[in-house]
Amino acid sequence: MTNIDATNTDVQTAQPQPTSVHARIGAALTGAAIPADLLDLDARDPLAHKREEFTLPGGVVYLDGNSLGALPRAVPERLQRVAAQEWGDALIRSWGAGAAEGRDWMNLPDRVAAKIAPLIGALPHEVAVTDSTGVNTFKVLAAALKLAPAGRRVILTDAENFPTDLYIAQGLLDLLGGGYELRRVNPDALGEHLTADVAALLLTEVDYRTGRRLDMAAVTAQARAAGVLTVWDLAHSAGAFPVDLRGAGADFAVGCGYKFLNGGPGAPSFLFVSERHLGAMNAAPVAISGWMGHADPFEMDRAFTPAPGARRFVPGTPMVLSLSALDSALDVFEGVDLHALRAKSLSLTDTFIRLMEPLCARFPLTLVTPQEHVRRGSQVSYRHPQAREVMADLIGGGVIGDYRTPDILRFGFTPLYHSHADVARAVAGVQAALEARA
Ligand SMILES: Cc1ncc(COP(=O)(O)O)c(C=O)c1O
Ligand SMILES: Nc1ccccc1C(=O)C[C@H](N)C(=O)O
Repeated sequence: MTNIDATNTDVQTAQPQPTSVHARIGAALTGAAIPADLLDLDARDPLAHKREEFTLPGGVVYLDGNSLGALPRAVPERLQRVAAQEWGDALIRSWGAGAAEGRDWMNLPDRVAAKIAPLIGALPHEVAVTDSTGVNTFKVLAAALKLAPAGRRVILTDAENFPTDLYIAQGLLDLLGGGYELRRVNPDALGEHLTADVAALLLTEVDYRTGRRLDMAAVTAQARAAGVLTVWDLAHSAGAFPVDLRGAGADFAVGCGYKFLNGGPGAPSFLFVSERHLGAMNAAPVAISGWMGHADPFEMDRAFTPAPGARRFVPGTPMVLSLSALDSALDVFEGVDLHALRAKSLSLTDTFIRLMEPLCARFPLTLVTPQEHVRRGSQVSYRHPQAREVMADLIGGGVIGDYRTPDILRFGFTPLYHSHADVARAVAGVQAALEARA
């Protein structure tokens, strides 16, 4: 139920009189008094049992599932089976063996896509799982530009978007040459920028630094009314709260497999293409068309015929090991009510913000995450002039969050494995870190 209970006593016994900053933080975590109202919230938490489905180290509160999700307990066994049996024993036969029972490697990307689809409000054939998020961003942006009328050659994006989104978009436009432009604007003032030369709008729903969430439905409607195709980066959304791409009328999306989907380091990314575009896209191959996205790869046809759905975006041989880990990790979401997930995420971040308030009064901490629920993802961030050093202290002491340039302390909350008691412990750790530094 909590991250650190059973195994953190060594910190206390070894350091009865904390002497270093790390030990002081560790002792604060272990000794934190958990307020009764938080214990009560945890006792009534409908997702509390999910914590048992993860392996987390003792002595830490892990607040970085928005960078690398924790390890689901079932994954190592699955990887062992894939390596020893499917690879070691069955060898090449595994590509096709067990197709009827859904165990063949060839269709593994599609089975994983079908598990991600309900988390993002998509149909299974609208989702593909392959490559990195950046590469998928390239492919869907290229598809969007191909669908847009010839006069529309601008990709509009958030000036402060995650760097890879900016780099990838610029790289694609450089390749296309004359007349194409990446226009970086403030996403809170989009209206004036949705002009007749804009082909696509590339936005990240939840900002990686501030945790600010955009109104996907409203922005998508605004873009559609202006004839602009939308490409949503769901890196910090998928698996953190329900996403409704179809409900919003989104055109394309991408997202990471290793953050809130817990697929492990380097897990394949997903992409979404609305089924209303699949027909129009049949006429031309996607930008990176490989044989695994062909309608019939082993026909070895010299001409490319796209697979019927989003599978056409899987260019090459499926990454079986990492796909298997992600496939197993996604089983954690079975039976999870995504609205309960969102409610718990908000309760955790609300609690964190409330418990941090006295520290904001005492130390140079400034909350940068919106307080308004509809504008918040599943993380809380503060500015601090020594954010880099403070986070290094925190990580050393067992509160694992992130430092982000230039001055951001970032704390990610994963409602599947965090409790409100974890929140109280984390704040006790932050308090110890700031007091030690002061
Ligand atoms: C918003 C966002 N987009 C894209 C990425 C990068 O994804 P990848 O490294 O899989 O290309 C990240 C994090 O790494 C991210 O936070
Ligand atoms: N893929 C990584 C590899 C190494 C270290 C961090 C990452 C992240 O994902 C960072 C994340 N995008 C972030 O918003 O901070």
